[in-house]
Amino acid sequence: MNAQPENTRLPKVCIVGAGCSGFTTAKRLKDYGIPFDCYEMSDDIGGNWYYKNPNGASACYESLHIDTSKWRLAFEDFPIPEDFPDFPHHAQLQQYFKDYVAHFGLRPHITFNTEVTEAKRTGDGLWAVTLSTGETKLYDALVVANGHHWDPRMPEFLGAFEGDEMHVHAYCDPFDPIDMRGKNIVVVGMGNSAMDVACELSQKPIAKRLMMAARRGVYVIPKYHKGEPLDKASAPAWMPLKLQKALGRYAVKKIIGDQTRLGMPQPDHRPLDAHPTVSSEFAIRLGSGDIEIKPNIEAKLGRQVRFTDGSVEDVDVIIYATGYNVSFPFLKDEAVKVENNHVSLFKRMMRPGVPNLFFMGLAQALPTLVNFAEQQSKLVAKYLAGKYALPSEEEMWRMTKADEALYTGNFYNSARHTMQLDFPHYVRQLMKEIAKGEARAKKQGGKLPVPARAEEAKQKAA
Ligand SMILES: NC(=O)C1=CN([C@@H]2O[C@H](COP(=O)(O)OP(=O)(O)OC[C@H]3O[C@@H](n4cnc5c(N)ncnc54)[C@H](OP(=O)(O)O)[C@@H]3O)[C@@H](O)[C@H]2O)C=CC1
Repeated sequence: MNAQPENTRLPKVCIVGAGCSGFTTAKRLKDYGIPFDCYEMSDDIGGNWYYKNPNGASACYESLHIDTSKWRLAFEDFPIPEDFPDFPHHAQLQQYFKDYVAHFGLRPHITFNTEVTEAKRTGDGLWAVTLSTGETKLYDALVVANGHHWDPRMPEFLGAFEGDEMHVHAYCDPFDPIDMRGKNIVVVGMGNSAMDVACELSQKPIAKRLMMAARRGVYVIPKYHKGEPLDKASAPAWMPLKLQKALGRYAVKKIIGDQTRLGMPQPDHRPLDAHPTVSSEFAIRLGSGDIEIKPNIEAKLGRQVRFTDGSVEDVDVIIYATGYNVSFPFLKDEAVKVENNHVSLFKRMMRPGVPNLFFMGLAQALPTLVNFAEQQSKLVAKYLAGKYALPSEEEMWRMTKADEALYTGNFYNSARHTMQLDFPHYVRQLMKEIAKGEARAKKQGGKLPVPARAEEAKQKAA
């Protein structure tokens, strides 16, 4: 679709954040001629994928390669460079993002070095958005795209530690922010951050000892199978999710075999009942004796750590790869509360009863988040342009609960499993919902669900 000229009859939108969820939404709004401003607290786009992002929110480390293959993360309307490797480095992804933003002329719409410090609804339902410049601006709709891998979740263990402690969010490389050479290191967690960092630091020239504290075993899935990226072999989206998972479980078990031989505790769940941990290197490091698996930390004892099996080890550094909190520090709205790292949202975007607020990329979409909001934004743009009408509030809640049960129901209880979803299945359902909503909108004569009032209100106030 070619970008339409801005249509001032359409609502004016504020987008918070210019990471991949923010700028793909921006592109979609531009296609529909929907006026918008995008605010980014950093000096450039890219969010999490901008290494050493001066906004302090990126969790990127120097050696980070995405664990989703390039075929699965490519934008629908902007091809990924053919010469990219299967699993691009963060710098390549960031370049791909910059090329996308340049190609679609989005940069002039983004105000850099400007943080949204507060967003609240006015008495008449507009959004009053306050910026770090001190200015407050009125918008008809708000798009929250601030990401959810930036606010480190720190576990609490008994006792005190006298060595170095850090969340993996601060990790850059084996020498920054801490020189890890010759150190006894404990990495807490069994997710993808823990795998990448433990494999890197466990190499003989770096750590003296590398222990991973696992409160449960996980299935570590390799990136490749039979010479091809494993994620290329996904089930078709039309297949019922239950059947997809059953086949996936069988495949995972067959491909990875018995990891307990290498020292991994037997997982207390089935394959695919946890957010997938992906690493081809882990089995080598574990099998080579470079990584030792411990149970969880029980207590910190000065320069030692006691684990739940009673073993006590000398430790210099603890790295917490324990995940992230979902938070929107700027959003002041009674209707949206994060409880247990979770917010229920229609199609993981809208709070029923709040017609002009959208959360983009607020999901653990499998296999990736990179091109997820590009799909979600199809509903948002059509809705704001009056071409899609929502179902009733009651129906929105019913669908939301059904989706949550479908997508997260099989995942074990953990703060990291509150918003899992299967990307291809979700998109197929989303397109069906958009088609239904288009029919509803036609019946309603294309009435704008979010009228353009902000500009007029601004002029009145001036
Ligand atoms: N290469 C890549 O593309 C990478 C992608 N990522 C992605 O970034 C996101 C965040 O990943 P990550 O940073 O690994 O975080 P996750 O939330 O995925 O994993 C956190 C890990 O810490 C464990 N944990 C949490 N609290 C405690 C505790 N109190 N004691 C012991 N263990 C605890 C969790 O265990 P439990 O399961 O029991 O809750 C889990 O193993 C994911 O979507 C991931 O896929 C991350 C790194 C690299």
